[in-house]
Amino acid sequence: MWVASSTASVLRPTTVALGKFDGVHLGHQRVIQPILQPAPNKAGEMEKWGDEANSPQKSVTPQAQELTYSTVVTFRPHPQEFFTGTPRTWLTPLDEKVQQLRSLGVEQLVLLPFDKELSALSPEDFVDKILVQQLQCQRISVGQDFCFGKQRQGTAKDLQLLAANYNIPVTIVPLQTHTDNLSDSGFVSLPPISTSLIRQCLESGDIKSANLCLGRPYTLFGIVIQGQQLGRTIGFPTANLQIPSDKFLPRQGVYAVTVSILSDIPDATTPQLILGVMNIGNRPTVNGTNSSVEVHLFDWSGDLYGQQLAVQIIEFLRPEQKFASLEALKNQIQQDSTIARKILSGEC
Ligand SMILES: Cc1cc2nc3c(=O)[nH]c(=O)nc-3n(C[C@H](O)[C@H](O)[C@H](O)COP(=O)(O)O)c2cc1C
Ligand SMILES: Nc1ncnc2c1ncn2[C@@H]1O[C@H](COP(=O)(O)OP(=O)(O)O)[C@@H](O)[C@H]1O
Repeated sequence: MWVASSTASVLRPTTVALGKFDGVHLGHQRVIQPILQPAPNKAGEMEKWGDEANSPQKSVTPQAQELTYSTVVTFRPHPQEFFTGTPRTWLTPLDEKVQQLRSLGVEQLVLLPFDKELSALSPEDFVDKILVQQLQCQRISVGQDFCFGKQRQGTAKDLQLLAANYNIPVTIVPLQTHTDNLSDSGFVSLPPISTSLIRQCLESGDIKSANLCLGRPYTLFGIVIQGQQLGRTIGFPTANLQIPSDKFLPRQGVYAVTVSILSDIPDATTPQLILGVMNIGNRPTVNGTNSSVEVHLFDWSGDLYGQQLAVQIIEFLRPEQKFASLEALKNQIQQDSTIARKILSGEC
């Protein structure tokens, strides 16, 4: 997939899905669906992303006039970050977003630099200057709640009307609601799927709902670094993960997880899933000072330092606690592991 961080390096013409797409959740996937084309991948040569210095445009010109690049258009920085000046965390930081979009079959991601100039464009100018002139857009898809242009004045309907002046059809995708039997009391309907709903679910430890909305388990990626080397002394070695600082972390506490060791696995191979338990927290029992993310893998031994792990979060087990002794902590981790094994093997 080709990633363009300025309109100068965009591959055109395009069919465009517009939005922020943080999480690439089931609702986002519905918005992206209409721009995907059944045609074979024109962009086979540009698998590696980001190297705009070696623009691939010359070598991958669409073969026929009607061929377009399926393109997700989003903003960098996040508009909220631009206006508040406060860095934000993401459900899917850029490299995860690229990976998710690529797996959906999207050919190009355009990161429109969100600056004073772009934020001041009227809806009319956004359509004319960005979508028509710069992206040579042939078709557009947006979610029903999409807003654009100066002070978010333009609605999805406005986009449809403005784009019609250029004969560009706009699909407005209704907000998706996830209805499922999430509680013992029967069927519960959740509000429409959204990035903020998923963040709330993760913040409260409601991993099942977050994962249902995402259409996949919420996953943390990180490199294994050294900890205090105490884990091995209580029979529970834990791989401590260095997580990118812009990744949104769920509630502190203990979780049932499945883990893949990503390093050294050829791209096309599906990595083996190893069951385990994870703790996110400050480790008050050992007077920890900083927040850490650590996983213990069941029935596994070896050296993980420097390896990249993907940790899929399956269920919240309990909040972190301060124990009176390492022995008490060890007993609790034993119980956590028994419950996690049952959950992960589908026994409960
Ligand atoms: C499943 C699990 C549950 C944990 N629960 C707690 C806890 O409730 N309180 C706590 O202080 N530390 C908890 N920890 C973190 C341990 O304190 C930590 O793994 C141990 O001190 C070893 O750290 P090290 O990897 O730096 O050697 C937990 C770790 C795991 C794997
Ligand atoms: N089953 C396992 N789960 C997690 N890490 C393991 C396991 N077996 C061996 N290890 C290794 O042990 C290290 C964790 O041991 P630990 O004593 O907790 O040290 P640290 O404090 O440096 O994390 C991991 O980084 C990994 O290299």
